[in-house]
Formats: sequence, C-alpha cells, structure tokens
Amino acid sequence: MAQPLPDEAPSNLVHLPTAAGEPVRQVLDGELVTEAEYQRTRVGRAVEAARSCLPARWQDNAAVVDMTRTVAALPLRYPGAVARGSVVAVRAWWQWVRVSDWYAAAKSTDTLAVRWPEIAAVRKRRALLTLTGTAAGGLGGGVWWWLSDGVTVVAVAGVTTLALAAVGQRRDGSPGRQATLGGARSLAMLMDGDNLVEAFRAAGAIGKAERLLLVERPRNDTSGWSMVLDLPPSRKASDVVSKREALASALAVDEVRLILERVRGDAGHAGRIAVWIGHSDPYARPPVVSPLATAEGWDLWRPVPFGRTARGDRVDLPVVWTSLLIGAIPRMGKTYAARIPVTAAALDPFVRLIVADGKGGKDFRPFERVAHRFIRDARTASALRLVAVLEEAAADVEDRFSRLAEMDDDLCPESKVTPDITRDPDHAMPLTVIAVDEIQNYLENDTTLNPEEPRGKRVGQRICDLLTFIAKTGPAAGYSLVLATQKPDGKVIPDRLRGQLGTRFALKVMTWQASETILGAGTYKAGMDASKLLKAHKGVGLLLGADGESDLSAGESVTVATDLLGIAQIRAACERGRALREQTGTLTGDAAGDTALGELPPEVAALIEQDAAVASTISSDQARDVVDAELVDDTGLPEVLALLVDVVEDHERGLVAVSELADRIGWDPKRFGEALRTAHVKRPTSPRQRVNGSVQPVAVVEFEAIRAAVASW
Ligand SMILES: Nc1ncnc2c1ncn2[C@@H]1O[C@H](COP(=O)(O)OP(=O)(O)OP(=O)(O)O)[C@@H](O)[C@H]1O
Repeated sequence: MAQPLPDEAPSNLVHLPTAAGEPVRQVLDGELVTEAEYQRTRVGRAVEAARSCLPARWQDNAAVVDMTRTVAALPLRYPGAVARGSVVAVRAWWQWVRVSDWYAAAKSTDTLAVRWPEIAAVRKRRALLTLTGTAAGGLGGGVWWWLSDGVTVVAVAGVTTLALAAVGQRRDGSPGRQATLGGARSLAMLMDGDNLVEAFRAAGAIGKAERLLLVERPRNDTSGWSMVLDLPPSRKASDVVSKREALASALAVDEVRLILERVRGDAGHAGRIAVWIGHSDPYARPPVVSPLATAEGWDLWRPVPFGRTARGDRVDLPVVWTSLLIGAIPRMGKTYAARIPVTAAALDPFVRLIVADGKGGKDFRPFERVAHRFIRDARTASALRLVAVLEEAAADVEDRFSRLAEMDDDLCPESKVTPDITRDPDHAMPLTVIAVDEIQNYLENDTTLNPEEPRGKRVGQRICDLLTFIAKTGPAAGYSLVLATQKPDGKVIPDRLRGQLGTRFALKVMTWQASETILGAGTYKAGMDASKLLKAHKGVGLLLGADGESDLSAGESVTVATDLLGIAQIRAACERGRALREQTGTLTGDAAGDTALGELPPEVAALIEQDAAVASTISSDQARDVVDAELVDDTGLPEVLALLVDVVEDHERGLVAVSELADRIGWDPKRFGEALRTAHVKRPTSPRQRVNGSVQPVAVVEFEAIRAAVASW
C-alpha cells in the first residue's frame, strides 16, 4: 500500500474510459533535471552509501563534532588527569604501607589488640621496603639517565604518566565522584549495538539476558536512522510495537519520531522489526498538496492518494468494497480528510455521489455541482430528506442484487459489481459514495418519524438503521460510505453501524477510549492510540483497515499525514467532474435539477426493520460494554475526571470558569457541567462568580474540588 513518494506530487495516471470502457489517455507526470543535478544526486547517494558502512556513532555529524572536540581538549585535560592519577596512586601506596585492610578487619572484629604486633611489624617492613625501593629506584634511574641518551627515560616517563592519566580520568557516576552536567543522550551513541540492546532491555522489549540481531546495520540518512532487527526467538515484533512509548523513552526521542513496523512477507517473520527514528518531528513538515488538486479526472476503482507516512511513503485509501469512519476532536482536519475520497469520487464521472453536510457550512458546498443528492444541513427537514434519500439508496442496493443475480457469468462472475458494470449506463449501477459529515447531528435527531406515533421510531434511529443496512449489504453492489464525526462514542454511533465501517481513520482524540471507539476494540493494547497524537499535528491520524477488504493492514495502523486539499481546489475539481459528467451523460439527480426521490418498496422496508431489530438485540450487551468503557477509564475514574487529570496543572488553585476547563478537554460546556455533577465534583457555595476579569458572573468550579473528586474515586 505504501509506496515511496516522489519529490513531486505522485503521477496522477488517469484512465478516463469511454462509454465502451476503453481508456482514452494516460497522463504521466515527471521532473526534468539537468545533467549537473543528476550527477550531484549520484554523488550524494554515493556519499550516503559510504557513510552507512561506518559504525553508527561516526554517521552522526553531531557525534563526530563532539568526539573531535573531546580529542582537541585532551592536551588541556591531560595534566589534571595525571595529577588525579598521582593522588590515587599515593593514596593506594599509603594504604598498602599502613596495611589498612588488615587493620580495618581486625578493628571490626575486636581483635586489634591481639593483631597489633603483627600489623605493626608489617607496617615497619613495608615502610623500609618503600624507602629502599625509592632509594634504589632513584639511584638506578639517575645512572640510567646518565648512561642513556634520555629518550628511553622520557618514553618510560611518558608511559607512566599515561597510566596515571588513565587512573585519574573522570568517570561520571563512579563512587565518590560527582555526576557531571552533560548533553542529552546522543542518538548516534544509542545506535551502537550494545547501547541499542540496553535500550530494548530498559523498555522491557527483551529480557535482561537476551540480545538482538542486526539484520540491517543502523543507517543514517537525511531523514533519520533506520535499521532492521531480529528479536530473540521468544519475542514477538507486535509486542515491541505496542511498547513504542517505553522504547522512545529508552532511545531518548519523542514517540512521534519513532516508527516500529513488523517486517512481513518473505523478507520478514514474526520476530523481525524495522526501526526508524526521524531526526526531527516528521509531521511538522508542511503538508503535501493532494494530486487530486490538479488531476483532470479520477478512476475511483483505484485507491485514492490520501497522504504520506513519517518516512515520506505514500499512502493510498481504497474506497471500493469498504466504508470509511473518520473521528477526531474539532479542528484537527476531519473534514479535510473526509473530502479527499469525496473529491476523487467527484472527479470520476461514473460515480454517483450522495452528500449530507451535518455541519451545514460551506465545506461540502462545492459537491452540490456534481452530487446526485445533496443535503445542506442537519435541520429536521433536512434530516427527513436524508431518510428519504437513504431509503432510495437502500431500495437501489436491493434492486442491484436481484439484477446482478440474473447477469451473465462472464459479465458478473461473483455477484458483485465490476468496473465494466459500474461504467455501463445500461446497467445503471454506478459506484455510489454516500458521504456524511458530522454524522452525530443526524443520528442524535430525536424527532419522531411519524408525528402520529409520538413513541415511535426517531429520525436519528431510522438514519442509523438505513446506514447500517447500506454499509452491510451495499459494498458488493458498489456502495461505499464515508462518515465523519467529532463524537465517536458508542451512544452516538452504535456498534452495529461502526462494525460495518471497515476502514477507520482516527485523528487526534482526547482519550484512548475514544481512539478505540474509532479504531476498534483491542487497538489500544496493540499500541494504536490516537490520543497520543499532538494537537499541533493537524491532518495527522492513524489509518487502519479493519475489514481485510483492502491492502491496508488490519493488525497495525499506519500514521498518515493527510494531503492538503483546500476548498478552492475542491471547487475546481467539482467543476471538472461536472464537465466530465456532462460529456459522458452521467450528471443526474439534484445536480441535474431532478430532485424527485424514488420510493422504498415495502419488502425492502421490512428487511431493514428486521435487520435493525436483530442487530440491536445481538449488540445490546456489547454496546453496554462499549458505553461503560467510554465512561470510566481503567483506573476507575469517570471519563471527565480522567481527562481533567491530564490538563490541570499541579500549581493551579482556586476558582476556574467551567467553560475554560470544558475548552481544555474539547467538550461542550453544558455536557461538561453535567459530567462534573455526575462525577460528584462539589460545587462552590456561589456557583456563578466573576473570574479572570469576566464582565458577567460565570459558572465556576474549584480546582481543589476536582482533586478531591479524583481522590474519592
Ligand atoms: N492535511 C492537513 N495538513 C495541515 N493542516 C490541515 C490538514 N487538514 C486540515 N488542516 C487544518 O486543520 C484545520 C481544521 O480542519 P477541519 O476543518 O477539517 O477540522 P474538523 O476536524 O473538521 O473541525 P470541525 O470539527 O470544527 O469541523 C483547517 O483549518 C486546516 O488548516
């Protein structure tokens, strides 16, 4: 799935089939380079390859500078080391003469009086020996000096001072010595074999007596360090992936800079892991402009260019056979991400687009020019129209299945649509993308569907039933959903709908529970946690293929920085998409001024009701579990308190506006106030006061009350 990203935007190879299904052109993008530039890049590559053969610490410029500095300072530090070594030697000699070890042992066992005559005799003998030795050495040395030319004497003196300097060198942390203020742990040092093994041991990724095998030695290039390791036979690469944070700490890097991936396929095995450590935060780079911005058209059967990984590898998003759920807290790039596959759909004239914008702004308005059905906002009238639109779509799904079953085996070998079927207007089965932004605004609509039945089904429930039906049965008939929400909790999007959305993209969320709600149960334990993404990383999220229908891995998410696609570029793309539809005669529905909706046959309506009833019975137990998990974290704290623990600083005391705290954790103030009450946070005696210069009294809470509530839970 991930392929290297070229310097320029990836080639937007376009197949624009004619009505007969023949590709009419291919557009290949390339970059012209001069001979000098080409030679330069070859030289650069050769230097990089040569450097990668050096030991790890010599591949890092900073480490080389450090070592050069140390060597340059040696002459200055040498006399000090010799002096310290001399003190150590004299101290050792004195302890020998004084027979300190024997003396101390006798004293500690209260036998000093008995042993003293012997100790005194040894002391005397050693003192005499020293005197004789010094006199003989001095005399012998003098004669030797006189007889020799002095060179050998200087050599011997040099060796002696070297030995003294070695004894006197500073060792940080050795007993009796002060720890020195040094620089941070250098990455180049850590890349050297033994240190790397130590880091893996410290992170608990391997045992104390276990070792690593370097399959590919550490290699330093312009973007970061990379290597491939084999773990000891008892260890699994997937377990190491889940210890990413601990390993990042052991390697002294922020975890966003550390990428751990299992090496799969013939070149890999369950214990082989690829490690990459960026020189800097890879997601802080400016985003790449989406190739869709300039693509003349798109074939939605091909995965859509979605973004790139930390290492710059391209990531494509499959749209056919799967559905996509996008979740995040507000302002993290959810709408931008959702619009990428929708723009690709707009650029393919053989795709039918149904768009409902639950936010009701201008973000999706350009799609009105091409969309078969377009719903501008989430007011009740619009939600009711969405019900009718989805009923029309559900009826179409059922109709397609009965027609596919009748088709010739050559044309339809698998009871599924094929590219030929979806592009042939005679079959009337175009690929259909249903995109709903801020879906919670529809699903939470509590208006009764039928005013004559006040206790009957709600509009939100009905939308959920229809979407679940389409997500479940629609992919084989050419239907895909793209759903985005800033409230990815089990109450808003029930499990029965979420479970049908096989591709998940989680941008920044506040808790690991919210991350699991989007990515699926068990993903947190497997090391996938979108709450660890930084707020500064807009458009960055974890992408997971959970249904096995696409090339995306179901076991490991990939962190993707999405391509940037602004509204002006989307508007232009939609105009191109409209022109293509006009050419091919596929502009239909609302975009063509035909707003009349089809009817839902009673037998399909009964099928949907039946499915909804079965699904809600089966999932009621599971749903309860999910809701519980979202309310209370693993320490037993209600979610609101677990979130506050992360954002309230130790030094904060006194009153704070409820709205300010709600803002810190990205919650609606009203919901936040209710959650505080439910979590038993004591209200101050005057619940509304002026704080931080507010003109009007505002709802307040005391930091101390929050701490007390956390403690009591
Ligand atoms: N791929 C990206 N790279 C860099 N910045 C991005 C990217 N995608 C989005 N952003 C920035 O993030 C901001 C928020 O994006 P967006 O409107 O999609 O958020 P959202 O999650 O839909 O917010 P809301 O919930 O309020 O609708 C945008 O203004 C945009 O500048």
